Amino acid sequence: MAETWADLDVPLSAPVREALRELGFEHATPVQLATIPLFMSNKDVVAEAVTGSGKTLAFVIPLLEILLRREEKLSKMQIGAIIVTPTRELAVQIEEVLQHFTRHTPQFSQILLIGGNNPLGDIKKLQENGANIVIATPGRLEDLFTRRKDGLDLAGCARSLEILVLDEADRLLEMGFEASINTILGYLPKQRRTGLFSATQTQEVEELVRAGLRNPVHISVREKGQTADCTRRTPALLDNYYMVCKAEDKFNQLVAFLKARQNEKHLVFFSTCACVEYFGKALEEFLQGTTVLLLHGKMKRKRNRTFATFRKMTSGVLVCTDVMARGVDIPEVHWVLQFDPPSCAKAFVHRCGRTARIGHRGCALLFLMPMEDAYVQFLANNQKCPLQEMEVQAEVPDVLPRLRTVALGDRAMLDKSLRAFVSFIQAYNKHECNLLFRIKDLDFGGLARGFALLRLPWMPELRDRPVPDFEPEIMDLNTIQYKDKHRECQRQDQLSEQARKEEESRDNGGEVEKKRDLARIRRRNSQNAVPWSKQKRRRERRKKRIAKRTAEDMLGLDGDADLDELIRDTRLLKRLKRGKISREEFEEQIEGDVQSSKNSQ
Ligand SMILES: Nc1ncnc2c1ncn2[C@@H]1O[C@H](COP(=O)(O)OP(=O)(O)OP(=O)(O)O)[C@@H](O)[C@H]1O
Repeated sequence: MAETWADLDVPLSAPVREALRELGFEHATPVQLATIPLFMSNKDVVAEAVTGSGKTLAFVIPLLEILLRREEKLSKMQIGAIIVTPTRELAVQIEEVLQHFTRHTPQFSQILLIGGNNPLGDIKKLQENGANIVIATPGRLEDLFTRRKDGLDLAGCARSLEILVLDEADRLLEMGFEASINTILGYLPKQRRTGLFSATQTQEVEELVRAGLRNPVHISVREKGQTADCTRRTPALLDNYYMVCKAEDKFNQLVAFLKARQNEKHLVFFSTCACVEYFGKALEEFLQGTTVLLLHGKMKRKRNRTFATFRKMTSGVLVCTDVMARGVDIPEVHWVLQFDPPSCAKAFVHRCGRTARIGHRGCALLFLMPMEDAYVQFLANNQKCPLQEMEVQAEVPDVLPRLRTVALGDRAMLDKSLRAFVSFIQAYNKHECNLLFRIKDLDFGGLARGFALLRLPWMPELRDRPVPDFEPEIMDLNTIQYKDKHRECQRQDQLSEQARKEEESRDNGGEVEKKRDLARIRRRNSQNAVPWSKQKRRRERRKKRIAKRTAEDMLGLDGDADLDELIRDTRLLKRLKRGKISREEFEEQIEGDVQSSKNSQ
C-alpha cells in the first residue's frame, strides 16, 4: 500500500497538510518519504530520483516545515530559504508549486528572481516587500548579490538563511554555472542546510564540498520493480525507442511520425536554436491543423508565454532545445522525440523524463544516423537507459522538395536553413561523446539534402571538403526575395550600396593604375629635373603614403592630404581621358600638386 503523509517519520504542519489536501496528493512518493525527514532534521541531503518522481515537493515541504519551526520569526527583509534552478521556466514552475503552500502560510513572502526583466524591478520589489523565500536562476541572483549601488544589501538579508536548495544540482555545479554558483555561495552563511536534487545527481565529492555540504546524506531512490543491482535512470513506465535512418530521411520520418499522431502532445528536441527556428517553421508548413510552438534559450519575450501555452494544450507540438530538457513538468506529453542526440548523455535522461511522469505512461524516440548507432550501447552502459529499436516508417512522403520550394519563395526560410545547417555542424563538433559523433564521419551531402538546402553555406568545416553528391540550386539565389516587404527593401538597399562600393573599388583599383600612369608621366617629364637619388626618395615617400593610405582605407579612417591628392589626381586623369583638359594642362596641374605637396611636407 502506498505510504500516506502520516507515515512520514515527522509530522507535517497544518498549513502543509492543507495544501497537500487541496492538491489531492494523498500519498507521498518514495523520494519524498526518504528526503523530507532527513532534510528536516538538520541533515544536508544529496537526493537522486528519476524524472517525474516528485523531487520538487521533496524540498518544498521540508523547507516550509523548517521555516515554520523557527523560534524567532522571520522579519520581512530576512531571507530564510533560497532555491536555485538552471532555467527561468523551472523557476517559474517551482514558484507556482510553492504558492500552493505559501497561500496557507501568509507570514512568508516569496519572490522570483530570473532573467528576462529589468533587475531594478526586482530590487524595488525586494526593498518594498522583502522576501523570506527566494526562487532564482543563478545569473540574476549573482547580479543582485554583487550589486552594491541601488541600495540593496541582499547579502545582509541572507544572513538569516536556513536552507539552500540547488535544483538540477549537477547542472548547476557544471561549467557554465560554476562562476555564478561560487559567487552566490560566497555570500551565504555556512551554518545552513543544503539540499542537492536531480535525476542525474553529481557524486563528485569536491562538487558537494564546493556547494557547502558537510557530511551529506545521499538518497538514491530506485524505480519500483527494479532489483537493487539493476539501476535504471529512466521512469519504469517510459517506453524508450531509437530509429536509425539516413540524414536525408530524418525530417521525412519526423513529419510522417507526427502526422500519424496529430491528436497527441509531443516535444521535439533539436540541438540548436537555429534548428528549432528552421525545422519548427518547416513543421508548421507540413502539420496543417496542428499547433506547432517553438521555444529556445535565445527567445526573449515569447519564452514564458509559449511555455505556459504549451502546458495547457491537450495536443500539439513544442519544438525546442535543451532549455526544456530538465525539470519542466508538462502534463500529458505523449512522445518526446529527439531529432538530434543531446550534447551530453545526462541530457538524454532529462529529455526523456519530460514524459512518463508520476505514474503516467509515456514514450520517447531518438533519431540516429547510421554512423551514430553505437550511441545506443553507450546509453545502455553509461546512463542505464535501455532502448528498443523502432523500424523506419515505410513509404513516407518526401517533403523535402516542398521545403526547398518554401525557401525559394521566401529568403527568410533560405537564411534559416543555412543558419540551421551551420549551427548543427558546429554543435556536432562540440558533442561530449566526440568519439561517437565525429564530424569526419558525417554525410554532408545527405545532411544538406535533409536540411533541404539550396546551396552549401560558407563555413570552415566545408572549406577543403568536397560534397560531390549535393546538387545546389542552379539559379542566382540573390533573386530570392524576402516575403517581408520591409526586409526586402532593406536587402535591396544593401545590394545597391554593395554594387556602388564595388564600382568605386574598381575605380579605386583603376585609380592606383592611373596613379602609376601619373608617376610614369611625371618621371618621364621630370627625368632630368630630379636626380635619380631624389626620384628614389620620392618613390619611397609615395610607397609609404600609399601603404599608409591603404591602411587608412582598410581602417575606414577619413582620408588625409595624400588621399585628397589621390582623389584629385584621379579626377584629373579622368578629365584627361575624356579630353576635358590637354596633356599639358594635366601635367601642369599634376606637377603643381607635386609641388604643393612638397611645400606642405
Ligand atoms: N505526492 C504526490 N502525489 C501525486 N503527484 C505528485 C506528488 N508529488 C509530486 N507530484 C506531481 O508529480 C509531477 C512531477 O513532480 P516533479 O516535477 O517534482 O518531479 P521531479 O522529480 O522534480 O522531475 P524532474 O526530475 O523532471 O525535475 C508533478 O506534476 C507533481 O505535481
